[in-house]
Order: sequence, then structure tokens, then C-alpha cells
Amino acid sequence: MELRIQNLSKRYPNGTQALADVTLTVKPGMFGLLGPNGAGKSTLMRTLATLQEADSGSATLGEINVLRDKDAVRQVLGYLPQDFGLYPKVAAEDLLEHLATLKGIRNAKERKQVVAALLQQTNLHAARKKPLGSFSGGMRQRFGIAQALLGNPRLLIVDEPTAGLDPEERVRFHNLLSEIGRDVIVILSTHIVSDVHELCAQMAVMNGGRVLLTGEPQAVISQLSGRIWRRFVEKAELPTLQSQYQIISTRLVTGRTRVHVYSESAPGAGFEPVEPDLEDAYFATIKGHVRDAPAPSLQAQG
Ligand SMILES: Nc1ncnc2c1ncn2[C@@H]1O[C@H](COP(=O)(O)OP(=O)(O)OP(=O)(O)O)[C@@H](O)[C@H]1O
Repeated sequence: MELRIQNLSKRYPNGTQALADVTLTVKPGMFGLLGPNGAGKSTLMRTLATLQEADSGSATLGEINVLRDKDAVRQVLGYLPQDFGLYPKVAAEDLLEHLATLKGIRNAKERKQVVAALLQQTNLHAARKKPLGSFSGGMRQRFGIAQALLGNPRLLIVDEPTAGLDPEERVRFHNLLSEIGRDVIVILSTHIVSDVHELCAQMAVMNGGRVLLTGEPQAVISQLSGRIWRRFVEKAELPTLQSQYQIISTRLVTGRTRVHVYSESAPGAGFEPVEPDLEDAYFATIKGHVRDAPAPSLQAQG
């Protein structure tokens, strides 16, 4: 089963073009959707989760028309929204049971089994009697995955799930996502580049409502090989450099400013070549250096 999104557009009443002709094909496995704040990721996720309407375009999940057959989508959908609200006084197990009932698992024995299995899978079994208000951020997100997995979804949408998690909880959360079945389409929307690098076989970069590129993370990185150059500079030199080079990122490293620039040939002047990583690829894409470069495994769009 594939998710095919074609020419999806959405303009909010205030004039913001949140989605502009978005076309994407998503296969089973983990798909990373990267983009800065305001790129349109949540709008796309909410549209696929049948919570809001697009203005035009189409989306199909296997045989299901996602924009029209909302009930059919909901039966195969698991969704962890960005702002996942919880009832703070209710115990984890009780809320999950309640949500399982809403999801249509009517047989009490089956429901108990499903709930117990999900609490095990998300490593929340020991905390099942605790009120959700006492959960840490990581526990809350794992509970979010437990509820999203109710009813064995074929499409799982998680919107910025690791924002605010400490490193240990992020690793736990990653492990949990990696264990989800191979035949499930998992869309992970995030602005954290390393989440995508560690987890996703496929990815897309969005900005300003547009898909700038799609591909495999490694292919996206390889495309930049030989084009990223590094130099350490004083902060005061930055404005001059900015006017001379295509700077894709600057970062303070032990008190010095490390600059990465995009250049198809050696820029000279103390720059040395570096092996690009996904962060370079992400910034180079956002800044418009990558999308026009042809590569067989990449699909420049928009
Ligand atoms: N209900 C709304 N009404 C008007 N504008 C909106 C609405 N929701 C989102 N927007 C705007 O649409 C654009 C895309 O927002 P969206 O939330 O989809 O982006 P995002 O990539 O998920 O960003 P973030 O990481 O901040 O959630 C932004 O400019 C945002 O301000």
C-alpha cells in the first residue's frame, strides 16, 4: 500500500499559502518530513489525518481516497498530533482502554489484551496505574504512540514527536518507532535533522508550503559530495564572507565560528573540503542550492 499525494494545495483564510502543489509518494517504512517552522508540515499531516480540508489536489492510500473517504482513512490511521492533550488525572491504562473502545474494540477481553500489549511495547507497563499528569515528556510521547497504534494502523503519522525530549528519551522513542511493522507507512514530521538520518529510509524537505526535494537520505547527502567547504573565522568576518560565498550554516565551535559554504569548485581562501552530512544537505536545500541540481535518485520539485 502506498500513499500518493498529488498537487495538494491549501491557503488559509488569512492568505497564508501553507501547501503549494505538494506531490509525494510514500511507501511503507519510515518517511521523514523535514522543514523549518511554518514549512507546512503540520498542515499536510492534519490534512492526511482527515482533520482539515485541502483546497485542491488529491491523496490516495492504497484504494482509499483520503480527502473524500474520511471514515475509511480513520480506520487505518494512527495519529500523534503535535499538541497531544491528555487527561492529567486519568491513569494511563484507563485512558488507553477508553480510547480502545472509541476505536471500536468492543470485546472487553480483546481490549484488555490489546491495551496490555501496547503498554508493554511502549515500556509503560510499570506506570500503567499512574495518572498521565505525572508522566515525563518522554513517557507522554510513548503513550501518544500507544494510542496511535490502537487498531493496527497502516498509516501512522507522528508530528514533531521528539521536540523537547532529553537524549535518552529520544533514543527510546526512536527504538520504539523502529520496531513498528515494516508494512506500516510511518510519516515522521520534524525539524530535527538527526531524527531523519537515524530513522528514515525516505525523506522530503519542505519549505514555504513546497516540497523542495525527496529521496533517500544517503542519496541526498551524496549529491552534495565535493560541494561543501569549511573554514573557521572570526565573527567579525562573517558579513564579508556572506557577501562573497553561499554560506549554508554557521556554528560556534569551542569559541570559534565554523562556516560551511556551498561551492561547486574550491573557494580557496583557507576553505577545506568536508564530507557533507544530512544537516548540510538540509540547509543547502532550504537555501536553494540543491533543488535544481539533477541526480537520478532525487526528484526536484516545485
Ligand atoms: N489555522 C491557520 N490559519 C492561518 N494560518 C495558519 C493556520 N495554521 C497554520 N498556519 C500558517 O501556515 C503555515 C504552515 O504552518 P504549519 O503549522 O503547517 O507548518 P509546520 O511546518 O508544521 O510548522 P511548525 O513546525 O511550526 O508546526 C505557517 O505560516 C502558519 O503560520
